[in-house]
Amino acid sequence: MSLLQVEALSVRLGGRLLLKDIALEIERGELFGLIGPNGAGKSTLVKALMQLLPYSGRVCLEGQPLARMSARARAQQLAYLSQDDRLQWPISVRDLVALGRHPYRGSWWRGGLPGGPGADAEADRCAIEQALQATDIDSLRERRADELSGGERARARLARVLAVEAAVLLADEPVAALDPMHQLRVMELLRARCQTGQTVVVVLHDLTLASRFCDRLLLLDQGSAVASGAVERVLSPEHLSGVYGVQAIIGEHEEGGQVQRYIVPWSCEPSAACGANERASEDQGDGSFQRGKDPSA
Ligand SMILES: Nc1ncnc2c1ncn2[C@@H]1O[C@H](COP(=O)(O)OP(=O)(O)OP(=O)(O)O)[C@@H](O)[C@H]1O
Repeated sequence: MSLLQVEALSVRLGGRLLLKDIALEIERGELFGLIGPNGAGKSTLVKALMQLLPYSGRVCLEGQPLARMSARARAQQLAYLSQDDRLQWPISVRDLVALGRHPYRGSWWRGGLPGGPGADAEADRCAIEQALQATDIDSLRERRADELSGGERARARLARVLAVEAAVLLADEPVAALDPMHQLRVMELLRARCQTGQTVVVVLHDLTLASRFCDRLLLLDQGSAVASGAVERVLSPEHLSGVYGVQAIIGEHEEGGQVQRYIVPWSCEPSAACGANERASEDQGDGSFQRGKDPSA
């Protein structure tokens, strides 16, 4: 049985149908990417999976409808990194990350604060320290989280979500504010988490990162699933031009015996990509993309 099952999921808000009849099965240990243009419905889907929006259809975790789970059980099973990076309080980075352990504590009004009854202080400490290290913000732990740069804050918010150590991590654009090195580190981190049995659903706009790191993809457009499954099939030239409205240079890079694709959105104009890259070697015939050769080959 798949870990996460989504059946006939639709979301209607403000009189608009934002998601239409989405079906999805995500396996344990999978790094599953949600892609699509602005307004396609990616965040809406993640929020519906998190039970933060009303929806019709079913969302099950190991066969159990999430809607019937207690909020605490859900908070232990699913960790959510939202797109909204506003911070409500001027708390330290370390305290922000520690909030990720909240689902394991007793009610705070019953003494369930860090170290209080019901808390496993050692498990909390380990999870918090690991998350601080993994996101490269250990040196920022005493800083006020609301005074960090955009990328530092993004990593601190991700650390809070990692500290939950939930079975499923849903991350809405976790790398959008990050520099290239930290983008790669975060994707490698998510990949490593999957290898230890966690399941990650990640919203991405960077198609090369999606292609390189995700096991499978779902491409959304205007609330509908356009394609899902193998990365190569979903990120086809037809989808890039038809859904994103771009021409892209698609290249291949070989490393350690593995061929990986890179996708560089190049132009919004149907003909401008032709000749844009002198290394382009293969015209697909429909004028929609060119295949670039690895510059390092
Ligand atoms: N609460 C709401 N009420 C009405 N419409 C909404 C609401 N929230 C989102 N929408 C609309 O739903 C559509 C999908 O929004 P969503 O945030 O899911 O897109 P997205 O794919 O995550 O886009 P982006 O890449 O820009 O983050 C958009 O047209 C948006 O305006």
